[in-house]
Amino acid sequence: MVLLLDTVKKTYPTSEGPLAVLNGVSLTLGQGETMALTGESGSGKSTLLHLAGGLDGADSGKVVVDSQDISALDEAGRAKLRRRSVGLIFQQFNLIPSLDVAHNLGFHARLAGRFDPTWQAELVERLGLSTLLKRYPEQLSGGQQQRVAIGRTLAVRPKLVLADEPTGNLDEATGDAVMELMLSLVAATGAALLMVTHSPRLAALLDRQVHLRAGLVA
Ligand SMILES: Nc1ncnc2c1ncn2[C@@H]1O[C@H](COP(=O)(O)OP(=O)(O)OP(=O)(O)O)[C@@H](O)[C@H]1O
Repeated sequence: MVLLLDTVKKTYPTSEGPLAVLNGVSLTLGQGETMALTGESGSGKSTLLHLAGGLDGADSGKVVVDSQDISALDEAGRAKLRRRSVGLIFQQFNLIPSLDVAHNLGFHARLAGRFDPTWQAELVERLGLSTLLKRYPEQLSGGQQQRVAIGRTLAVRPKLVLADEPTGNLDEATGDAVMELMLSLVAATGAALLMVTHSPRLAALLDRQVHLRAGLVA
């Protein structure tokens, strides 16, 4: 099991009082499995993704990633787990502006002690980035930036990839091409993928679909 959420609850304090966002969410994701997470705006999709990635802690319930119980880890332990086992892909790409494409691609793998030049070269090839390696993020289109971000994430060979609307800032044709590349590379590494999307069409490309409503998944 790569990801397990068991009766996870999360409430935010707000000026109008506590806001219960997740009311006991349970789900599991095995190696190589892909799951789409849909739900209305504000239903808690990003919150769930943050908890699954150890970026935030649950109020109660259990979150297990790559066989490690996140709630039992301190911040240093969570950071280590995130570096090695979890890859995050966001709508906004989040590349490092001062680094060229080649260095952006290898950045997380180097931090995790996982840099593998052969795998990096294969990623460059499969993502069609070979002529762009010396460019900086501001010199790239959105689709090119997201291909770099996907390569940077998969260079680490994470067990779990969490993607929050990864094609949300791209036009449909570019987004479809990026999605196809992401799914084929995720499959090549055997990672599990949990992807937030508003699009039923994109959700249908994944193995399983869950919908978040009233703080619960169905
Ligand atoms: N740090 C926070 N403090 C207080 N409330 C928060 C915080 N983060 C999120 N919320 C609230 O929790 C609810 C769920 O937010 P979340 O971002 O998880 O939803 P979402 O389903 O990802 O939404 P969207 O599709 O619009 O991105 C929203 O009502 C939001 O306003």
